[in-house]
Amino acid sequence: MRYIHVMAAVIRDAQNRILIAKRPEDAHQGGLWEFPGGKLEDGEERADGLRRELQEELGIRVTQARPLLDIRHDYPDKSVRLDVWLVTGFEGQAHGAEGQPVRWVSAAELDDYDFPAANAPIVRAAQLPEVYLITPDVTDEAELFSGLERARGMGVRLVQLRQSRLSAETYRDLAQRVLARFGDDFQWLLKGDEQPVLPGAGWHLTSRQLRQMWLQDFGPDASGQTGEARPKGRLLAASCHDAEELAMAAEVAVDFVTLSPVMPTATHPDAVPLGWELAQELIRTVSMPVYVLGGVGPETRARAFAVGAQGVAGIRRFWG
Ligand SMILES: Nc1nc2c([nH]c(=O)n2[C@@H]2O[C@H](COP(=O)(O)OP(=O)(O)OP(=O)(O)O)[C@@H](O)[C@H]2O)c(=O)[nH]1
Ligand SMILES: [Mg+2]
Repeated sequence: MRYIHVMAAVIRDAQNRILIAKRPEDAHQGGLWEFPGGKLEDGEERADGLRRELQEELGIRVTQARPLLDIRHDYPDKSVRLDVWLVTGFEGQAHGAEGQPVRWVSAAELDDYDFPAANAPIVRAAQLPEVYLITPDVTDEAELFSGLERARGMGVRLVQLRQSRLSAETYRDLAQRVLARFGDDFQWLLKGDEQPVLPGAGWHLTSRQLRQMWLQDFGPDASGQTGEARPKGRLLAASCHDAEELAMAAEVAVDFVTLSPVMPTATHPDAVPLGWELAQELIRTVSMPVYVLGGVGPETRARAFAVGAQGVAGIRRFWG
């Protein structure tokens, strides 16, 4: 399959707004909103292609950009590789230089616009931060609360409430108190055997739960119908460790995954680390945001971006 290599940009301004543009009615996927960009030319460097397209379409000069998400999508009539970069620095006033309507919107407002089918993971990547904090096991609640306050102060926005030593019931009660206090400060992912009922809370599946969900929906005995409708606006994530689990996560269409362990970690000393090279190869095969996990820290961010990750996830090294 020949994929048309397209450079596209999630452009973020100082107020964290994102620029979207409307595709001309007569274009491929016409009339839908898009992230500005266009086809890479033969022999052109990716960053150069991105800069050229944004100059042509918006009249801006890119000064700061990095890869965000690299996805492949098969439309009935063509296949595209959307090589999406996050642009956080540019000069000039962005405008529809080709007459197309453009609009600055908040990350949450992206949900209200119609994009081509290939764009769902791009919208997710635009909405997700660079750091995914997983809470360490703590012995008392005060420690958990003060840690979360520190995390909030450091700009953390996405948190998985993990407390591996609690019974399901104790965990649920704790989650309720934590969300009552910090519900608006973070996007929350909860653990457990069922979709959490707490308003707004997402669900982070273990790789075993992911496999079960996949078997139900796509396995040999699957009914052919996909599982219960996904509650809107709630994140679904999964822990993955290899190509097979990543493929299942893609089919189940989770919002994002963690991939681990990338480097050796103290918490899982027996697990064989993937290493950066294999992590990159694995990330390349999937079209969704991936957080690398295991032996990485906030300072490893640039490395994570370079291998195509959404960002870094972790416990201790992220816990102020
Ligand atoms: N730019 C852009 N293209 C997208 C997005 N999503 C998506 O499926 N595409 C597809 O990727 C291809 C991008 O081509 P384009 O029409 O922007 O290309 P271009 O700017 O070079 O235009 P041209 O071919 O008219 O010169 C189209 O088939 C389009 O449908 C998106 O968010 N942004
Ligand atoms: Mg274009």
